[in-house]
Amino acid sequence: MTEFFKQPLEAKKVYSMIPGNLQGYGQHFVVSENQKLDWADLFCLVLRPVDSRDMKFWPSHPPSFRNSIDRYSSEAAKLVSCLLKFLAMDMGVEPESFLEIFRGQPQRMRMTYYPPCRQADKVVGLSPHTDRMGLTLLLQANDVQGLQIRKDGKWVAVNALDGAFIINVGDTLEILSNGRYKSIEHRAMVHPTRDRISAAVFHAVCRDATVGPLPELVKNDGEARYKSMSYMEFVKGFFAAKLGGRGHVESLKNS
Ligand SMILES: O=C(O)CCC(=O)C(=O)O
Ligand SMILES: [Fe+2]
Repeated sequence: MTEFFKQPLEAKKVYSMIPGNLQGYGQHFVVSENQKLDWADLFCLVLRPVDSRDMKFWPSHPPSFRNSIDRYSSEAAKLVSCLLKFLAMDMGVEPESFLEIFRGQPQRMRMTYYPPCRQADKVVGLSPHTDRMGLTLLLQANDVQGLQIRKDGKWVAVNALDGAFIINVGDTLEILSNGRYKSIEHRAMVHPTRDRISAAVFHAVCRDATVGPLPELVKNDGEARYKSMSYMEFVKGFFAAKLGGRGHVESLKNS
């Protein structure tokens, strides 16, 4: 990953994002020529289901890249199904049927390279957002900190432990859990003299799933705190809303 980003721009541009496809090398949510861009380069890949991989975006350099990402993907998927099982037990729902919602373990990866910026306080590495999917495994690839979460309206720095994953709850999981778990708003800041690299692996529900509070939980809680919709409708709403922060998940709450 680090070696990929270190290459000259021309080598990376071979894998440039194509409009309408969120895979490849490029930048986050470029919606207008006048927009202030995040101080980061992204590289995104669809990893699972395995047959949905588009190998034209998978770099052939460094030579170990494809194999490393493939192994990383299957280990991440194993870890996440374990975590989902624990979450099901914690919520008191049937683990098997909960895992069924994540059938095939749809998985995407976003690698982010944040170059240093001498006026680091004037830029944002990755703008405030929540992760749209279920669970995110986030790894900070070097020892430069930069992740912040919004807690009680204030930005709090997260000091990642070396080599440990940060697990983020995304919008989908907040909704499925009927609000038991909260999708955390977060952003990334940049360092004045050092570069930073992170890798996020996002885990989504399967394409035919319903995004809505689990029926068992609605029964228990006596109310559905969020609207229910098909996963496709949910994704469309996310991109149409362009709300940023917790905007989209808040808009899906039942008042
Ligand atoms: O770089 C980070 O620490 C955050 C990355 C992130 O939030 C994301 O890729 O969604
Ligand atoms: Fe994120």
